[in-house]
Amino acid sequence: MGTGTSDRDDRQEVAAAALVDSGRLLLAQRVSPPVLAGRWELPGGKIERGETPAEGLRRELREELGIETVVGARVGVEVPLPNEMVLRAYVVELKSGVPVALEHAAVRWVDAAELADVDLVPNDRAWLPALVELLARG
Ligand SMILES: Nc1nc2c([nH]c(=O)n2[C@H]2C[C@H](O)[C@@H](COP(=O)(O)OP(=O)(O)OP(=O)(O)O)O2)c(=O)[nH]1
Repeated sequence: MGTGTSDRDDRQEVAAAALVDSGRLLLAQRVSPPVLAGRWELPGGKIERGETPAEGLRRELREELGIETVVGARVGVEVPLPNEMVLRAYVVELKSGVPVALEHAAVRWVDAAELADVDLVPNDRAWLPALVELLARG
């Protein structure tokens, strides 16, 4: 019986890419902030006003990695972040290009076994079961 306003989700979204190619998942190594530097994440970033999550994520992947992509379905749980932000992951397909670390320290492709040993940023650990399942699907 609410007014409807409480149903709206006004949180700023950080969208991250679960990009799988040839049975491997793409990870990118953060350079900042100091507490996250050196740790690995799914590439992506903040969606800007006026962008859909898919548009924003495609833009981030072009800027960060120099690749063109197709953004698909949500994968894994959504993770609340500080400052009224929310982190969501999407299945992403590589359309063209080879990922290059333009804004990260490095990029790497991992299989399920390697993923288990990677020093992921803490928030992304919530996605491990979903990512392992995605890799198992190919
Ligand atoms: N891109 C990305 N950010 C993540 C992940 N996990 C996680 O906790 N974050 C956090 C770190 C940051 O607090 C926030 C957004 O990070 P970001 O630095 O990628 O955002 P951005 O590219 O838009 O950069 P900026 O505007 O802050 O410079 O989300 C992840 O897997 N990918």
